[in-house]
Amino acid sequence: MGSETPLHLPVIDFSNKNLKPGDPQWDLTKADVQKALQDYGCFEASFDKVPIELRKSIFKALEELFELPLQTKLRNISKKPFHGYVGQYPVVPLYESMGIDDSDVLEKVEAFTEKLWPQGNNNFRTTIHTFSKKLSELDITIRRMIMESFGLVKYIDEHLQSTNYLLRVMKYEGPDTEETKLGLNAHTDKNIVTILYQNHVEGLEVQTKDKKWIKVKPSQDSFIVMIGDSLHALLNGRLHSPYHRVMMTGTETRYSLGLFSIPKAGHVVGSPDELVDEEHPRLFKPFDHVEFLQFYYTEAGQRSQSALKTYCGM
Ligand SMILES: O=C(O)CCC(=O)C(=O)O
Ligand SMILES: [Fe+2]
Repeated sequence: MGSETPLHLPVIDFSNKNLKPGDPQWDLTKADVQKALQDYGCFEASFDKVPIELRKSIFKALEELFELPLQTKLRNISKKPFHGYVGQYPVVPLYESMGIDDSDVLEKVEAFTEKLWPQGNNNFRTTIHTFSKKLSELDITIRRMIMESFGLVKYIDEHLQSTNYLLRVMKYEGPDTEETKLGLNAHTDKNIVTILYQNHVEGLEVQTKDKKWIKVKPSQDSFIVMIGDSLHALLNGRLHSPYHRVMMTGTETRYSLGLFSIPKAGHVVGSPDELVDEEHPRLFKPFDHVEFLQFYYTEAGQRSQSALKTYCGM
């Protein structure tokens, strides 16, 4: 005891590479992605497309956003659960977050910005949009690789068109004690793929299949890529969707962002027949993601160990 090497996530390099489907480098990276996602459901991606100036602008934009009066922040509403403002009350006092639907579409970011700053805020709009675009490129590369890995090339375009992006921006206050406090409850993501980015304050922990918590320590140009329950279902359980949580210590404020690829309402998430055979019986009934999310936020959904299994397990 005491001499165990700390657990860490696999690191996969997406920097300085002009990755193109069919190139040898693409295939090597694809194999690493598949292995990491089978083993951990998560990896750290080194990705150099967010230059230091953009990193600075992103975290400045987040500070500015969360400093707005509560009344203003409450204008961030959405029909979909957990897509709008979530306040510091009552469950997790350190946490506050907001959601920007379709953050890769300039007009949508513009509309979000105008709601909060009726006089306009070009800096905020451009920063959020540019950042989302860059991250969506990484998301698309990774999802292409995943679909290829499982022999689903013919479904790639249809799959990529079946989702929208949500950018969630998060603020976690330091608890100001030596103790570690819960910043965000342990959960699995419900979407397809999540890409997380954070300021210099750590706190994210990802659970391994044998229930050990890995403390994630990303660098300035690394992004945490994670599988959500919808992709787990789409691939008939081939990839793991890991539990994760945020634990906070100290006095510093943690800011993080997550780009979530999410199945569109009305799109049925179901595993193609190619992934179903005697060895891999169908695990989940096809479902609508928005309806699944609504179930997740009911009492029964919150109580179940796996909302996905309870909702549509076979
Ligand atoms: O803040 C983080 O790093 C994690 C956030 C998260 O897990 C989520 O929003 O689903
Ligand atoms: Fe999450």
